[in-house]
Amino acid sequence: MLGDPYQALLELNERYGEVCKFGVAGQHYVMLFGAEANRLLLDDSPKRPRFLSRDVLSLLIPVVGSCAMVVSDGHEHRRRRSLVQPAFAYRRLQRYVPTMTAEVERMLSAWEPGSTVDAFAAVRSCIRRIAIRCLFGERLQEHTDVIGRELETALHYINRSPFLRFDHDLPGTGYRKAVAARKRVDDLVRAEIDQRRAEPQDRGDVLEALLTSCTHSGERLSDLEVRDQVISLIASGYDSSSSAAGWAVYALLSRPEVYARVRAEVARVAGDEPLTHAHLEAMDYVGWTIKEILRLHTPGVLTGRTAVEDVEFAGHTIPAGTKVLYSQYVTHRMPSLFPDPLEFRPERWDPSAPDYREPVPYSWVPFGGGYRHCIGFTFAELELRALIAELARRTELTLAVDSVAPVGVATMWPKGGVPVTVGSVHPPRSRDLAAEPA
Ligand code: HEM
Repeated sequence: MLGDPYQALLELNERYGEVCKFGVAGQHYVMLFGAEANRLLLDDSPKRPRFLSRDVLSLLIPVVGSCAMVVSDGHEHRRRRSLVQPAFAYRRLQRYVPTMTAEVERMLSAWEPGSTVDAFAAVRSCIRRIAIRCLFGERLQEHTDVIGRELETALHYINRSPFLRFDHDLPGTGYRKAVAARKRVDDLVRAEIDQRRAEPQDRGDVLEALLTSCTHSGERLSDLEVRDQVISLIASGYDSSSSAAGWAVYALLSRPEVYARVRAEVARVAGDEPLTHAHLEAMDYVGWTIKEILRLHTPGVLTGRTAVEDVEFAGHTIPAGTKVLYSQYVTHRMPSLFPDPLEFRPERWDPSAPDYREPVPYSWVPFGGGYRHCIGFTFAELELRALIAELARRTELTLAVDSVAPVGVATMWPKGGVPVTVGSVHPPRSRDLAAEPA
């Protein structure tokens, strides 16, 4: 598990089937594999859950904060989720497309022909800027790089194997550095919240939506809760999405036949017009390509819950109190669910293809499922569509390495980045970049 966690997970499934138990460093886990296992853990009742999240996901707290939705359970989770949900309303998300494309254009304008750039590092900072601008509006932009640097320190800590962590606040530890980095972001966000409370006005961003959100019974998020939601949204919003974006560049450049179809579709749908939400929605093949990227390069490798009561599964009793894990990585590679699972074939998602098979429920779970499914999935998909479309129509790139391996347990990153050689970057003909705010 410590050496190659991905292979170890596949081998556990191959050797033990749907259920196995293992222990590492004094921790015991039950691992469940397959679509039915995912259904068991994800298709839970929000009012009377059989599985809780906080205990297993508490390793995220140094970054997301203890009030974040992802580490909340029960009534607190329901309340926080219903107060955050309006910030992700479909119509609101459409407004973010110009910010997304402007940031991709900004990234591309720095790529010199003939140079080699790490596309993963570049998309990571681009996606971080998108997340911060869409969440906070323009005012915190000057702090974008500071926020990014600090969160990056904290994210690197939590992306260590849980078995190699040492969560004690002692001098020189990674834990202390992560907590201190998070504290510096807290201070910036708290100052912004104070300022907004003092001068309320509709700025149209996610922070404003969180500050004004109110349930039917008049409940609101406290300032502490707003702060933790905002920081966890930035962290989730860019860590998983940028991992997917890095893999997207790799997947397209290593599969010329797929990339050629992507480029043809982007040219047909959008030509050289500024990308709109309608263009992005109309790109079916790009959408299937993203599904395939999220299947084979799913940013989340495994997720867990703690059973709150005895649960039966596949002839076994899982006792209350057990930490139970499921793996998106393994499910997405099961031949029974995805024929020729290691083949990257966007066409498998085309409902009009002759060999199309309706996906088995809970077989494709990059965004989780059930009442805790990813609240940012539409945002993430739009962002990936915008990135792929701009890369496809503006750049000539080649991979500078033969292959890229994965690394990381909380999020699967491309190890060593995605080095690409820049052939050319065409400036947008129909858009005046100078008009974009810095
Ligand atoms: C490709 C990109 C993304 C992937 C693969 C992804 C994946 C996931 C997964 C698997 C979960 C469920 C975790 C669980 O069941 O315990 C989740 C939850 C969550 N995600 Fe994402 N995510 C992505 C992008 C985003 C973005 C862009 C945002 C926000 C801007 C976001 C915010 C959240 C939040 C707040 C939760 C917690 C939901 C809850 O507990 O009710 N994610 N995400």
